[in-house]
Amino acid sequence: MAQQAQEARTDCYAAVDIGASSGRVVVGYVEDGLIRLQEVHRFDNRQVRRHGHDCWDVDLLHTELLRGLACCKEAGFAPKTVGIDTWGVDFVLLDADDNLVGDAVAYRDARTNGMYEVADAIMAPEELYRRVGLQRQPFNTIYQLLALQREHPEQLEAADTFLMIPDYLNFLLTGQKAVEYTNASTTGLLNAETGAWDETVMAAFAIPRRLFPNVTHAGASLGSVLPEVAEVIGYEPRVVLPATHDTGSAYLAVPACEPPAVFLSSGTWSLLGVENRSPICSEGAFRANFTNEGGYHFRYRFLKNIMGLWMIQSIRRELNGIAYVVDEKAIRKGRLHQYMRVEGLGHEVGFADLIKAADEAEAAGVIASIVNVNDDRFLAPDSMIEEICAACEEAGQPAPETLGELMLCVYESLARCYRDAIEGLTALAGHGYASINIVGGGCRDDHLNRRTAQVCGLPVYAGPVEGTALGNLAVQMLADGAFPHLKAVRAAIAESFEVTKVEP
Ligand SMILES: C[C@H](O)[C@H](O)[C@@H](O)C(=O)CO
Repeated sequence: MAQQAQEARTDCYAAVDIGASSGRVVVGYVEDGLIRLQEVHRFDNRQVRRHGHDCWDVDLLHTELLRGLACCKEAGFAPKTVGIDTWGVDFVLLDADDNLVGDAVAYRDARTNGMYEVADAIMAPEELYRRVGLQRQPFNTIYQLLALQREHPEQLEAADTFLMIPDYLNFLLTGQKAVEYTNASTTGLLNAETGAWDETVMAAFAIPRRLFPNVTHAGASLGSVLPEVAEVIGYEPRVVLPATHDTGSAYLAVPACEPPAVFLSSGTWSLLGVENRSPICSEGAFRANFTNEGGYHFRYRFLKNIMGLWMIQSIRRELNGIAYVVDEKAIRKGRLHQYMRVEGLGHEVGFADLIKAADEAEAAGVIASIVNVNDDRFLAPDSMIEEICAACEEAGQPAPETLGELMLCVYESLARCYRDAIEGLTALAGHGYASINIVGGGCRDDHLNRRTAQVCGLPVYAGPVEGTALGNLAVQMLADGAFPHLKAVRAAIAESFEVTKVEP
């Protein structure tokens, strides 16, 4: 082992970044003050149907995690630390013998339908917001737990520990159980002011406090991986907690050009907001449905979830005949082939084809129909294409007839939703913003970047693409003393990666 480690580069760190649609393992190191990245593993993340629910395949995530860490060694790296981040809100339960209790149900599953009414009868939504400061979203962990209480009370009985997805993967690597703050802040159970579990909320909703380890903050170490893990991956890193909520990591990598800046983490979701030093749990923030998610080092991400590229990912999957949930939903053939036929695509549809179709429709002077992208109907429809067309017709607008019209509808609707959210931020902050900084895979979408700048009337700064992995690595580097403080590592990120300016 010692001989192999010396050959491999050790002054480096590994970020494991797993989103709803894909995961990656990225090695990062510092060279002449600049940050260098190398992606060593990438995999698709998908849902599986189990016991009547859409679930995450956590065994697949575990396998891909170990595979990815082993790929570091194969690529010549033996990272000294590893950090894991994933999407928010979802969790697993472990029994006293650390076995999984039930499934890792996915946040788009329908089990939370009707839970608003149940919750509101227990605590007024204004009161809940005043305490936890979380936007009202059907998939918030608190509503998932209410659904579980009703469907499988025996599982909560049998459970001994609640862990969020990154916490569970950390447990598989180290045997340590810790719930990290930024992701805990997506549950709807964490007091926005104290940053601790809100015992009043837990008692009111009969959610057993005993299941929840005290919250641990990003930067903490969980110690070295287990010997059997070191055996498999070929080296023995320590596991350090980054902002384990991917959006929390992404916000750390925002270069914040031309402040005051609006941050936009663009991927399956568009998370648009700002970074604050204290929570805003006012009546106005509640009415505007902004959320106060925990950030690194006592920061707050005051943002809004916007349906994001999920709509475009879904259209692409449908055009390629791919179901999002394995073994279950057949694609309804409704208007689908109409778009394929018209455009004669006849090959695996890529995001570039969708952008091209929108550009051509725009150039042809097409007037886009507009839908409310944040309507829950778009969370998990059987067919995104059908749902968009139905929403247009219900609003008395022409339903898209061509792929170009369909894409223009999605892009224009997203850009307008961004504009409305920024107007909401401006009203609550009492001042305007000078720019929009977009990070994540979605910042490569030139059509959306341009329309966002034009519709919002603000310059867009696009990049870095690997925002979440970079934010994850930033905390590991800070924990290791590679940078003195966040300002320094953010400056290094801005220095090290391309950021493109798009004028309005
Ligand atoms: C439910 C979403 O996953 C969550 O709100 C969002 O912040 C996220 O985690 C995006 O990856």
